[in-house]
Amino acid sequence: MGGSDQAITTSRVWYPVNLDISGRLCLVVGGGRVAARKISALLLSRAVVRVVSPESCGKVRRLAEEGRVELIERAFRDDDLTGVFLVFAATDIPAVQHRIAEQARQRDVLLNSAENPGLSSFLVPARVRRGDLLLAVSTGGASPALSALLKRKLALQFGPEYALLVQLMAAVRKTVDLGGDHAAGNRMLFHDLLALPILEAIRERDWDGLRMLLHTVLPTGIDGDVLVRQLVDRERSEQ
Ligand SMILES: C[C@@]1(CC(=O)O)c2cc3[nH]c(cc4nc(cc5[nH]c(cc(n2)[C@H]1CCC(=O)O)[C@@](C)(CC(=O)O)[C@@H]5CCC(=O)O)C(CC(=O)O)=C4CCC(=O)O)c(CCC(=O)O)c3CC(=O)O
Ligand SMILES: NC(=O)C1=CN([C@@H]2O[C@H](COP(=O)(O)OP(=O)(O)OC[C@H]3O[C@@H](n4cnc5c(N)ncnc54)[C@H](O)[C@@H]3O)[C@@H](O)[C@H]2O)C=CC1
Repeated sequence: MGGSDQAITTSRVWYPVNLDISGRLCLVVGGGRVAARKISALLLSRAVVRVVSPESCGKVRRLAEEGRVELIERAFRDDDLTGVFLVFAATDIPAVQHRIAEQARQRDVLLNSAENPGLSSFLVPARVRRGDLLLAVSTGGASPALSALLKRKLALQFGPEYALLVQLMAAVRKTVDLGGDHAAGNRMLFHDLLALPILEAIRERDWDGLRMLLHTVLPTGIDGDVLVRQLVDRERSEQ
């Protein structure tokens, strides 16, 4: 947390990515409150989670009892990094954090260091999820509290209707020919669709209104009624 580390992080230009970590081994070192938050997010993305920590909070112990994470109850050892895709250093001991960072660098394992963004090769943004829509906020480590505040604002602004909007757009996209000669026409179609008050119709559950809106822009050959029925079915199945 020293001043020089802060200066390093704010001068870095972080490159954002969405990682597929399903089935990948992710190591979390430490078993406290911060580790528990990182573990929950890893499990949501279906990672294989291994925790190394001599002591752990109730939440981490419960996840281990349920078989959702593997818990190794001892201090970190260098060879814990063998075969690891991502490592999260979430101990409260700076010397251990530095040791993990040094070993991760030697082995080219990507590292998130909870107490020192200067050591991290990646940071975890604050997230809002609406189905396949992911809104992520980062301050490059400058102010996690600000990221969390902006996330709460975004969550109010972008409600659950966006999950259905993304689903609808994806369904239209699946029915058109992508690429090649069609690219320009498709771009126009998607823009035309998004210019319509579709969100309002979804928010009000006005399915007839939505059908009519779709008919105004969808080319013949794409059945708007079928798309709306899929949307309603999915919404009902999720209730
Ligand atoms: C660099 C980074 C590394 C990383 O963890 O990836 C990091 C580092 C540190 N966090 C600290 C503190 C807090 N972090 C939170 C919360 C979150 N922290 C998250 C990410 C990040 N935190 C990365 C940069 C993100 C960015 O770029 O903006 C979020 C967004 C994502 C997540 O963890 O899932 C999650 C939002 C949860 C949500 O969605 O609501 C809270 C609030 C709370 O706990 O309620 C506090 C207390 C308030 C405060 O201090 O601001 C400290 C000081 C520790 C100390 O003082 O001892 C450090 C170390 C340092 O800065 O040196
Ligand atoms: N990145 C973030 O979002 C945040 C980071 N922090 C920082 O993250 C760190 C962890 O915070 P908390 O979870 O609240 O701490 P905590 O004290 O609850 O947990 C620390 C954990 O580290 C484990 N540990 C200690 N030595 C170890 C070793 N040699 N090998 C493996 N595990 C070891 C302990 O058993 C304990 O489970 C702190 O440095 C804190 O300042 C705090 C808040 C948010």
